[in-house]
Amino acid sequence: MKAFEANFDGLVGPTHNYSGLSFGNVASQSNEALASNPKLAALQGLAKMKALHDMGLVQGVLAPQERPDINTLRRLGFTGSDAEVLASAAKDAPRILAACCSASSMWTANAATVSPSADTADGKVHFTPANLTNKFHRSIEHETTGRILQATFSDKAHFTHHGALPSVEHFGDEGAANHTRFCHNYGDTGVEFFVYGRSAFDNNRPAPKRYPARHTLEASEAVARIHGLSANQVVYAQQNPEVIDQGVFHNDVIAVGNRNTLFCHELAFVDQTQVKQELSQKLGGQFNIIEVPNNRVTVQDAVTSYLFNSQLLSLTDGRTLLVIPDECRQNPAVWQYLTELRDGSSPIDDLQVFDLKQSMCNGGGPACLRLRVVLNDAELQAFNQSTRMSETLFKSLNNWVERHYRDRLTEADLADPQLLIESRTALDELTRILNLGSVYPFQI
Ligand SMILES: NCCC[C@H](NC(=O)CCC(=O)O)C(=O)O
Repeated sequence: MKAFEANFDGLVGPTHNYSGLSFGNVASQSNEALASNPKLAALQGLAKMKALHDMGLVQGVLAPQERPDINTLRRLGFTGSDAEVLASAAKDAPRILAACCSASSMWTANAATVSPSADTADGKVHFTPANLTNKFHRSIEHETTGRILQATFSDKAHFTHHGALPSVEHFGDEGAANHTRFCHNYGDTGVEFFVYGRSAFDNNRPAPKRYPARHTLEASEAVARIHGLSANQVVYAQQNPEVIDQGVFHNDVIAVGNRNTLFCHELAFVDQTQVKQELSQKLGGQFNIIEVPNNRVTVQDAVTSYLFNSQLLSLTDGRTLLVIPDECRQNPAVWQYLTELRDGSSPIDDLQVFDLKQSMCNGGGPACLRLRVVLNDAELQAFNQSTRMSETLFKSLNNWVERHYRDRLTEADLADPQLLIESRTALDELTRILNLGSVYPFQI
């Protein structure tokens, strides 16, 4: 059956800020305390979504989360009115308050793992929200993420939603940022490629020494079981621990794939030769690998430019486009390599640069901002059409951002009770624009 790859981008929430919350994510750590611009961040994200829509691709929007997360602060013992909760958290535990204010759900590559209906035993699209246990500020996303996904893909005849894996490090799951699906045509049964950072139950496996491996093999295996994937359609690979220690905190910082093409750094995986062979053998037919040598682009350049956090897109005219952040153009080694790829005989025909600096300063590039959902014709009709990007939705979301968002936010502003009111007012209106029903704790 004919199918399409839809990209569901996370709308940046009104509390987007730089709190240095992600140990092992170089950009997050180095931009701590920078003043953020939530309005600009949201508009930059919307501009990318609209550009992909204008190219004829299916583009969706996933709503952000309620922040500050007052419920979590209450679970941690802060009491009184909402304003009192914020004031006491700001005084006694400012880092916890910052974690409860992060707009990190914008990086929807970490929202869930999605398996298309062509791959699953019951022929439905399966969703498992990622538990994101390694970072406290992200571990509080998955319940609301699950509700937003259910409100976006609500038709039970087509979509199956699972709960997140147990929230412990053994099953640390970072979702689609560590998951790539290969196929020839989107409607074919594909090969699902799960990349993990370490094994939780086998201490003999290599593991990084400096920075955490957020995602475990056992989490990937559980998701493959839950989604009903067959063993001959799944490939597991371990991320090279040495690159995790250089700031490659998710696989999508060092590799990206689409259809029958893998674009990756030569140091991305443990036993890379074997990984490539297994992928190629399980996919069958032609498999293209663009493997970037370290002497052309170092791991450090890959981390600062986010070359691999790009979107590899099949356009309607059959050409392949690489969507990259502006940081790639500013890095001479990366830009030289990319222009050679474009101008040579590689599968990449064109490059498109986006200014996503607000997200990039927290370590989120074009690929972090999107969750890929392969949908066939019937599923395309069945998802919540109010979340599908269009001329009208683009205008109404831009207008909504202009009315509700601040253009400057620092850590000191997070305790402002007015910010909570602004955020809830905005999100309440958003659930009507996107026809989501009640998905936020303050609405339930
Ligand atoms: N896929 C990209 C995810 C980026 C995200 N950054 C953050 O959460 C930074 C937030 C801060 O530092 O304020 C992360 O590391 O999980």
